[in-house]
Amino acid sequence: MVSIDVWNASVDFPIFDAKSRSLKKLALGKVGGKIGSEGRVPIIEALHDINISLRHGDRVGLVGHNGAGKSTLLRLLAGIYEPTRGSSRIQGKVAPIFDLGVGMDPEISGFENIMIRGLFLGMSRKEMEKRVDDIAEFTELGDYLSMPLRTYSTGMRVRLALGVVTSIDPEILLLDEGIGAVDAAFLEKARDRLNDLVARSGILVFANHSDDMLVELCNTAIWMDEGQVKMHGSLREVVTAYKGRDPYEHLSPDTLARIGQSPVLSGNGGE
Ligand SMILES: Nc1ncnc2c1ncn2[C@@H]1O[C@H](COP(=O)(O)OP(=O)(O)OP(=O)(O)O)[C@@H](O)[C@H]1O
Repeated sequence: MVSIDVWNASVDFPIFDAKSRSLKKLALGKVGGKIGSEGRVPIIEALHDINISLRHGDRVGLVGHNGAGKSTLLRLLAGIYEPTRGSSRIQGKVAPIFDLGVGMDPEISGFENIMIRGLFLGMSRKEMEKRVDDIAEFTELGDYLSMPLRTYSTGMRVRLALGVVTSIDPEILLLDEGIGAVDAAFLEKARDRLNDLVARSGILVFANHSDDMLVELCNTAIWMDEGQVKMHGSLREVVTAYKGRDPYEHLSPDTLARIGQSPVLSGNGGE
């Protein structure tokens, strides 16, 4: 059974080399978690008293301002960070996709990188061998797949990474914003694969701000603010509260078509 449970969890980062002058400046800022300096070492409270319970089928969009704690929460859910206080229980195979390029080796070929990245994301060698042709076709990299990765352009690396990432079978899929920053034209091509990937996943948590991506992939949302869960509810409710406008009123015609809604239903006229 796939599940995520987090009870009263906090994550602190003690900063041993903070300079007192810049610290004052930071404390006045609006962005980022709270900085406490009661002790001798300043502490950034990246997450504070988080309670979350997710089950199979939950597709959660994570929104919030810079420094609100989205990436830290994803790392807590991935088991990369342990809670400083409180506890968490994550049941299921986690695929953390925080940076498309991570785990890629510039000195080995595209084909070898496909295998390595797949293993890193929890797949077996046999499973990856079955998928490699499909990934190769999707990337359109042809003979380049036999060349070392260092000979690739940035866009070519993204194609390779996206091909692998969308081929896996995760029980818990954790996506940080990077995936939305991919070149729009290529993302269009990857969209069906991304949708299929999410459909295959037990639980999705996706940090993203694009109305289109959130509406297409998520059904609920969590709004993080200063390291706390400010709101957890339906996607529409939370994004409307966070952005001050209904995400369904700002969807592209393509997204509306894909989610099977006419512009009239989305509430923005259309006559
Ligand atoms: N490794 C770290 N060491 C110290 N502080 C950190 C570390 N990682 C994050 N923080 C702090 O924790 C807080 C939350 O950061 P986090 O990266 O989780 O925010 P975010 O919501 O993902 O922000 P953004 O949208 O800008 O990526 C911030 O105040 C940040 O300064």
